[in-house]
Amino acid sequence: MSFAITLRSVTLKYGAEDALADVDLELEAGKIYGLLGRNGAGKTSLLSLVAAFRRPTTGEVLIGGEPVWENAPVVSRVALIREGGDFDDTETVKAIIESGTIRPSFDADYAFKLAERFELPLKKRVSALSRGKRSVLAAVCGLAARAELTMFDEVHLGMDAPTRDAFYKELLAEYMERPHTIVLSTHLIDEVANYLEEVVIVDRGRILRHADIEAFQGMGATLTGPADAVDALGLAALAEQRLGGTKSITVAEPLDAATRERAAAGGVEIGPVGLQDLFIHLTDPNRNGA
Ligand SMILES: Nc1ncnc2c1ncn2[C@@H]1O[C@H](COP(=O)(O)OP(=O)(O)OP(=O)(O)O)[C@@H](O)[C@H]1O
Repeated sequence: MSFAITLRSVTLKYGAEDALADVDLELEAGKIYGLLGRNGAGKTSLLSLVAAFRRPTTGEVLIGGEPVWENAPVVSRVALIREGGDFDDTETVKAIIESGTIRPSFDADYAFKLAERFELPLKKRVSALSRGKRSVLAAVCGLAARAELTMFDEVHLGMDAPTRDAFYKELLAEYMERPHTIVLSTHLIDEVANYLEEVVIVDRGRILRHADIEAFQGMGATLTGPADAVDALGLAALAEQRLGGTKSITVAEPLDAATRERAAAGGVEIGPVGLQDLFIHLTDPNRNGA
């Protein structure tokens, strides 16, 4: 079966509050998705519904066209890895990895190989792990789950930059070998942008944007060159940086041909917009029409 994700008119309430309100979303199987949103936007709530950790208040959550709630054959092939990993803290790393085999697709050999690569101390109890190593253990269990749909919810929090880099590369290698559906919920946007095919932005319980990464990058640009020439273009900058006589600005609008020509004539180079700058702009609560 396909592990496409469908949400139809989904609302999730916690008491009187809507964590998600009337959400419609279609994610095709076999792609790598980035799920972005500000704190409290509803990312964890959305992933919890897809993994059937929670039931929607109203609406439907489907995987491969089948309702996911109380659907063990589907849920057994879905992995949601949350920050901290939801482990029993009294267990050792080795015991946690071995307990992964409850899941039929879990590859313990691969998990132990990853544990060695990421220098996880097998004999230590989870309670004695540093925050970063605990995140690594969660990531290792997520990779080795060999699920058809794998969702990482801020799992990289606590990992240092080289470890995050190694994790992303391992995730990509695993995806290339065994294409499946991957959702990465993250605040480290620019860091993962190169790995994503599509991006979903959740904002205040709604889907604000869903598009492929090129479409996002085409929504703006970065212009770098002599400060006078950049200023002369008269563009509204979301962000700017200055180093000596050189200025770099980020804009959240596609550039027309005339602007591109003027930029080139003034020695201004045009590059893709940073996803993080665009995200900050799109989710700015003061922005009209956001
Ligand atoms: N168990 C809960 N009980 C009550 N309200 C909750 C619960 N879990 C989440 N919420 C509320 O639902 C909304 C969405 O929260 P959610 O955790 O899904 O956001 P998030 O995008 O994952 O945030 P973050 O980036 O801060 O982790 C927030 O307003 C949050 O306070």
